[in-house]
Amino acid sequence: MIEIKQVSKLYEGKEAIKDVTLVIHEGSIFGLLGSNGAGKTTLLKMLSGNLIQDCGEVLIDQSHVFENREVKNRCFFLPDTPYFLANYTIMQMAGFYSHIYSDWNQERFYQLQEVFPIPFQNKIHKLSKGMQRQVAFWLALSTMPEVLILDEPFDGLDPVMRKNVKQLLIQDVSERKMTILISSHNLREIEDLADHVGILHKGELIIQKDLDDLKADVHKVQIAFKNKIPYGIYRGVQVLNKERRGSVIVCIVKGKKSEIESHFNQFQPEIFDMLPLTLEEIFIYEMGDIGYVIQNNLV
Ligand SMILES: Nc1ncnc2c1ncn2[C@@H]1O[C@H](COP(=O)(O)OP(=O)(O)OP(=O)(O)O)[C@@H](O)[C@H]1O
Repeated sequence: MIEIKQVSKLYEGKEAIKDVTLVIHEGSIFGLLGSNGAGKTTLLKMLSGNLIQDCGEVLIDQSHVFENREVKNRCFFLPDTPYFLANYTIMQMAGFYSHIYSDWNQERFYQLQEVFPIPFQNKIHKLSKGMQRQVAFWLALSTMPEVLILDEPFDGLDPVMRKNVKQLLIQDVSERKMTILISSHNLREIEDLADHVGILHKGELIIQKDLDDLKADVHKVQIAFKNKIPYGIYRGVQVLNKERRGSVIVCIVKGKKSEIESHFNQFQPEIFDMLPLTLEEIFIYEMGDIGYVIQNNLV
């Protein structure tokens, strides 16, 4: 289990992470979302034991993470720019990791070549960006980590390879209860994978929720009336956004489905529909709710 307890981190006196508390259970896939500069990479670096927090505790299975070799042996951090030793081939890099990670699985390393069809003897720095990303996943999964920390992991992978990698990740979570913390701006990928999500904004964790609960909490409502829009239809419900498309009003409403339904139905609309939102839409509206507004004239 990952526990981040009241953690803060300052860079040059400025708080990049502010009093963040978060628990991620074993076998869970936690998607970390946030605007640029929100503090996601900083949080991942602290969790992987590469950066020390200024306040609070970062624990994996109740052990402090920073510079703890035993804990780091069970975790793998794949940064947004994968790091390899200069001039190394894939096989040499595998040899290096096999000495560092006690659970390194050579058999799996060979098996995974079916998914990542790149010759072992290739020098990694001569591979394309996407192929280097494949090698990073190949090596990461061969270390058999208990905790996998991924920062923008799908950058550069083609759609087929994305699907293959996602399948491998899900397989490791279901078969051996690997825990994943994944940060990405690609919300569709997070939506496919994560069971829990958190939104960081200006260093603060403003939301952390089960993804299904989050989706159950925000709804898109389409509503139209025969005559004039009745007075007070928005009173008593939390409307995050509304716009008119011809005679139809489309609004994003926060709250319980049944309560929203009964609220609008009392005005006897001619058309009333409630549609599910994508994670991307939820993110945009939740961020709008706290003042991170989309400039309509820019999109
Ligand atoms: N080494 C550093 N020295 C000083 N400030 C830093 C350093 N690293 C990050 N910061 C600052 O900390 C804040 C959080 O940065 P971080 O890289 O964690 O954000 P992020 O959420 O990963 O952003 P992005 O989505 O753009 O990658 C930013 O304001 C950034 O400028």
